[in-house]
Amino acid sequence: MAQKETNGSNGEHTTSRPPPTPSPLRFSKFFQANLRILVTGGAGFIGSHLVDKLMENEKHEVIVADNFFTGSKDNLKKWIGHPRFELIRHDVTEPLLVEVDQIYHLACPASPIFYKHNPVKTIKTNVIGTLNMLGLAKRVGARILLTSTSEVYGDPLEHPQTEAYWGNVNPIGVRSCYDEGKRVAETLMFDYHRQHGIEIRIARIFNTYGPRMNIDDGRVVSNFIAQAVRGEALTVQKPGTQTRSFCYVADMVDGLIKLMNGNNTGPINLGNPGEFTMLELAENVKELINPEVTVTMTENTPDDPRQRKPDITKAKEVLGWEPKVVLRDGLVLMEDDFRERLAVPKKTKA
Ligand SMILES: NC(=O)c1ccc[n+]([C@@H]2O[C@H](COP(=O)([O-])OP(=O)(O)OC[C@H]3O[C@@H](n4cnc5c(N)ncnc54)[C@H](O)[C@@H]3O)[C@@H](O)[C@H]2O)c1
Ligand SMILES: O=C(O)[C@H]1O[C@H](OP(=O)(O)OP(=O)(O)OC[C@H]2O[C@@H](n3ccc(=O)[nH]c3=O)[C@H](O)[C@@H]2O)[C@H](O)[C@@H](O)[C@@H]1O
Repeated sequence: MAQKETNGSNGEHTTSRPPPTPSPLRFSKFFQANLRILVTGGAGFIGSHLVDKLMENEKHEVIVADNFFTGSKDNLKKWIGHPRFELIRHDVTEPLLVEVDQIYHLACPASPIFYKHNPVKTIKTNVIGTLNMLGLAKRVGARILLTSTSEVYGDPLEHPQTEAYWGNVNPIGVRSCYDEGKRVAETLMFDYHRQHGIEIRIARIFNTYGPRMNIDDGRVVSNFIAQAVRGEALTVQKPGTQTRSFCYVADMVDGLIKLMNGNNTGPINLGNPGEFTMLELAENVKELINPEVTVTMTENTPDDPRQRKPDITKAKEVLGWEPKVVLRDGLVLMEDDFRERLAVPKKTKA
């Protein structure tokens, strides 16, 4: 059997073994040509938008596995009962037996306040959960995509970050359960790829925002919008000069689907390179949503990255992908959803 070897240490791999054989059912003349897709963490913010997009294709059958730690059935209510959709309450730290062709592996709390809440569970989710999903991919011959994170770059010493940068991560800090957990998850993905020929895809997602984020999620965009809608002060954590680059969720979902269906293993940065300080973000939210609110400085948490901006050259070249929605447009789209859920209508001008 032909065995292609891989190159260096930053991805761009070809498989060293042929992938496992898919189910014999695929070769049966009675087999329906539908693509069965598992989305772990599909009841969460990005996951539920991904499910919406996948369900638009009538050839897709979508299974969501979620333990509802940060996600909710509400995010999927329009699909419950649909013949091509199935929702399973399942914790990915336990093995899962389903027959699927593709796995989008998103399950993991993403907001720092949630992932720090039970750090041991967070690292188990990243390590054991990813092992379980890789074991499943191996058994059924499915392609698997991991939603990794820009946090693998830690507090980056290179700016903007390319995929070739190995990062600057504190291995014993309060964020490590997430950062290091995702780094191990990436390692597991590549080891299964090299050792067992599993088809893998790794997305390194940079701060993504949009409708359906939990109102009290703790992440900066959802915090500021909820605060502006409620008429509360916007809480900028010190020093306020730290930067992030914010990607609208619809752009992110397009990137994830392109990555899954393309030929490159990744890792690939997916994010919007538009970079803002937290003070600039607060000013934008104030101006667009509620000019009457004040901005207040609050204490920050340890190891908060000082700057973050994706270099998306690779995503453009390999996937033909780049984000379309600019921050100010995305914030307004999100405002409508938050106003509805908080039951605070927009004031009409007299
Ligand atoms: N949103 C971002 O800015 C961002 C950035 C980088 C990476 N990511 C990654 O994208 C993925 C989705 O993030 P999100 O923003 O939608 O977060 P989210 O918290 O809204 O969604 C995570 C989902 O995973 C589920 N989950 C958590 N632990 C689980 C477990 N042990 N078993 C089964 N389900 C479990 C949650 O209930 C939730 O539905 C995560 O893997 C996250 O690390 C997100
Ligand atoms: O994109 C990523 O890779 C990661 O980004 C986020 O982590 P983080 O950037 O720390 O996100 P936030 O909690 O939204 O914080 C962003 C910045 O806003 C600040 N912040 C947060 C909340 C707030 O009310 N005010 C405020 O100024 C924080 O100090 C931080 O500097 C996500 O929550 C992670 O899941 C994700 O993996």
